[in-house]
Amino acid sequence: MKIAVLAGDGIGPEVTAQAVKALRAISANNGPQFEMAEAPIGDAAFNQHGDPLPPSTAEMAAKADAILFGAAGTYESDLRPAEQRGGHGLLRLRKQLDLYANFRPVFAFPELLGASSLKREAIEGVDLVVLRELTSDIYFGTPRGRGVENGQRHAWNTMRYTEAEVARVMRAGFEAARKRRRQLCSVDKANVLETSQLWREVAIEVARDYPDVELRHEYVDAVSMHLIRRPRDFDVIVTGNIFGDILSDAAAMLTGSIGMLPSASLNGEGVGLFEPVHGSAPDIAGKDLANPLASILSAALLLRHSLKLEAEAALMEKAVRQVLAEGYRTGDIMEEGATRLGTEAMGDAVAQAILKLKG
Ligand SMILES: NC(=O)c1ccc[n+]([C@@H]2O[C@H](COP(=O)([O-])OP(=O)(O)OC[C@H]3O[C@@H](n4cnc5c(N)ncnc54)[C@H](O)[C@@H]3O)[C@@H](O)[C@H]2O)c1
Ligand SMILES: CC(C)[C@H](C(=O)O)[C@@H](O)C(=O)O
Ligand SMILES: [Mg+2]
Repeated sequence: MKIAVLAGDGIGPEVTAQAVKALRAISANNGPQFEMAEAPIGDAAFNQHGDPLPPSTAEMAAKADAILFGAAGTYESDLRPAEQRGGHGLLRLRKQLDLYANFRPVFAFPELLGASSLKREAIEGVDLVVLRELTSDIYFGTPRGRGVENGQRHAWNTMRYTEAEVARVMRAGFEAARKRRRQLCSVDKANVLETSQLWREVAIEVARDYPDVELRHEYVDAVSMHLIRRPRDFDVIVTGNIFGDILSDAAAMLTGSIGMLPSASLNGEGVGLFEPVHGSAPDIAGKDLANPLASILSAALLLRHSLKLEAEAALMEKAVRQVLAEGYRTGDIMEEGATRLGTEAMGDAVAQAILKLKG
């Protein structure tokens, strides 16, 4: 089983190294064996090869059984004109591999209720998934660009969806809801946007094939409030690329920290990409401060969805919960009475827990 490891920039390599450690612990003592090969992406690749997604990286990723991704980009490279930086390595990879369904599970670990800045009563029992469309929307719509008109700088992007693009991610949402609590909330801005009106029409059409799943529609601005006010009312949220990006970062706080949120980007056929929802966190990079649990939980999703190793995935998740139950915390989820660990030590603790659980 081949895993392409694309660690990227900032804390990407730090947290990915801990996920690799956890995978090695799964392999130990006659466990399943993984062939893990690293390749550059993001600023690291741009500085070395003049391209944030070198052809060799794209090819290796496409041929792998699964991709473990860290984080890409820095504040400096973010602002370089797209043509000067070769676009965004991660966005290009998602598009090339047609990874349209991005699952971002938001689970409030009972062990972490005291670490959240939100009240225990507000987040207890939260278990939802943000399913974000990942290969279309304003991220990829054309025309896009910048220019000067009447002496004024101006810039434009295009929000665009086809019915096929909406239908396939909606189906993925209904299928996911069927395996959960059978509630699907489609999130749009249909009071303003044509793309959202199409989104809602297609949601209603696809719903006819899933009479056992309850469909409701909510506006994205209201959902950003309801997610904080009544998060237990959500099971599966299906939404477009830009709305999903924003809502999932907000929802991360229901778990205690963005450092707890994993994700799986899938297309139902080929290779899947697994990455923490957070970015390269330049403010804490290189300081052994980053929480590696989002990356480790992403490796668990990789085992489950791409390699079909359910028992091993569940074991990795159990090891994470055990370490939390034993009171170990990184700084972002620290609480009174807990033991503070750095990135490496947290990775070691999870790897040890995996080995112990395997017996
Ligand atoms: N998937 C990706 O590759 C990805 C995702 C988001 C942002 N980015 C890029 O990362 C850079 C930084 O972006 P940003 O600051 O908006 O978002 P960020 O997620 O990198 O950081 C936001 C805040 O959360 C904290 N944080 C993030 N991950 C953490 C972790 N594992 N443990 C503890 N704290 C953590 C950071 O320290 C920071 O204070 C930018 O260049 C951005 O474009 C990349
Ligand atoms: C780094 C950036 C392009 C990316 C996105 O906007 O998709 C990130 O914020 C994410 O959530 O994966
Ligand atoms: Mg984001």
